[in-house]
Amino acid sequence: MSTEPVLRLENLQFGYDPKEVLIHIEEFEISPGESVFLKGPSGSGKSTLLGLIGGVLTPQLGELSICGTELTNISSAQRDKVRADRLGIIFQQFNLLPYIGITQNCILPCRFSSRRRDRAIAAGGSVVSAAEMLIRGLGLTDDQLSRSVGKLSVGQQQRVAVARALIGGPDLIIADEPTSALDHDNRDRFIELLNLSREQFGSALLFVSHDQTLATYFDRSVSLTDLNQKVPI
Ligand SMILES: Nc1ncnc2c1ncn2[C@@H]1O[C@H](COP(=O)(O)OP(=O)(O)OP(=O)(O)O)[C@@H](O)[C@H]1O
Repeated sequence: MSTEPVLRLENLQFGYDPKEVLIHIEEFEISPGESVFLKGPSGSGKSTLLGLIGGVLTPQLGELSICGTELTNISSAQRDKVRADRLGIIFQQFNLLPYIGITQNCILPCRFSSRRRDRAIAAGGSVVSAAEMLIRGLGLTDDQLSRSVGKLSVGQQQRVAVARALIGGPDLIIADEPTSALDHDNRDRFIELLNLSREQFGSALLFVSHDQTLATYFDRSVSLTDLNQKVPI
């Protein structure tokens, strides 16, 4: 396995108003396979940082590398490809598409990344079999698998969201408060399941939450308030 960081930020600066810095991170790295808990109070910029890593937002200054590829000086098509190949994303509201089936939701990343498609086929024989193996492995029954997304419980939708993030073994999974709608027991079970599944693929994890009690589930805990220097651009 490569020892190159799966994520490296250097002098990264961003503000929604370019004159007002919200995020300024001098240096931050995640190693292959490492799980990192990113905490910070509401409004501190956690989702904004995930938006910068995930490509929804663009930094005004600094460097952002994913698996050794510096993203700020390549084309947007190349950036999209690196992210599709290397990142698995779990959104707070899961963002499952209601008009396609559960397996089809799970295989979406393979439509955008030939690397992940090839890796899924290597793991399961076909992308559909790989998706079904993952979803079953995460505890959904065949009956649940054939339902529409709208007929799944929140916990079952979460499992599909995890399967979608894991398919094709991305190098880094980023998760934005995916447990906020869950009670205590389900929340703990969900994180254990996520950790167990991503360890099988060797995927690193950046998990964001304001709930500090979750920190014990991760290799390392980082406070965005400590990390963020917020000095003017
Ligand atoms: N699209 C936007 N335009 C302008 N300001 C924004 C935008 N999105 C977020 N902000 C502001 O940026 C700051 C950081 O927001 P962000 O959502 O990143 O915080 P957070 O730490 O994820 O919060 P929470 O824990 O409540 O989800 C907040 O002050 C917020 O109001």
